[in-house]
Amino acid sequence: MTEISFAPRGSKAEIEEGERLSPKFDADGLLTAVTVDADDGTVLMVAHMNAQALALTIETGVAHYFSRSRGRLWKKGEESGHLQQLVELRVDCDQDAVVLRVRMPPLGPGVPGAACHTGHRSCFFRSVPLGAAPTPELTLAVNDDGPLFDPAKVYGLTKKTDTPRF
Ligand SMILES: N=c1c2ncn([C@@H]3O[C@H](COP(=O)(O)OP(=O)(O)OP(=O)(O)O)[C@@H](O)[C@H]3O)c2ncn1[C@@H]1O[C@H](COP(=O)(O)O)[C@@H](O)[C@H]1O
Ligand SMILES: [Mg+2]
Ligand SMILES: [Zn+2]
Repeated sequence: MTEISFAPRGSKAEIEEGERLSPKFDADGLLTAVTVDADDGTVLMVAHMNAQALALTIETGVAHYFSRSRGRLWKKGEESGHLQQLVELRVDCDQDAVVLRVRMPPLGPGVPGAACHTGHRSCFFRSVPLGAAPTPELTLAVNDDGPLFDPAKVYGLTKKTDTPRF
């Protein structure tokens, strides 16, 4: 890949309302990436990108992230085949976060693609009950129909599995 270069961070007005991409990476060289389904807006996952991941995502139109735990570039789907094709890439006002609007290949007839390594379509498959102060006994509610694939089959048997639906 050619050398990565973005526009320099200019004035507040230029960054917030101008036409230049001047991403702001944090002290670890990362920005926040929110990935949503391009068709229905479902929030699929939140991850991080370094300059290389952002540049590769822009250049190839396929989502790349930076894995903090593995300390390396991560092309989503590199192991599972669950790639994310970009439909649109948006940057927020101060350019320290991006939204990826993506399409994922369906896992089967009538089965959408899944973005989460647990097998769920979205990482955000549990909701927190509102209206009472949280306690250690607070119980999360599952808000989808269960995993769409078996992580043990896709990622190998050492990974966490859930109750599969297949
Ligand atoms: N596939 C995923 C994956 N898909 C979605 N996510 C979500 O992406 C976010 C990753 O951000 P984090 O900052 O928590 O984690 P990280 O430390 O940067 O990344 P990991 O090293 O944990 O992968 C979390 O919210 C995850 O739930 C995934 N996080 C990790 N993986 C791992 O990535 C590897 C390759 O998987 P594929 O990309 O599907 O081939 C496998 O080992 C997977 O277990
Ligand atoms: Mg992690
Ligand atoms: Zn997840």
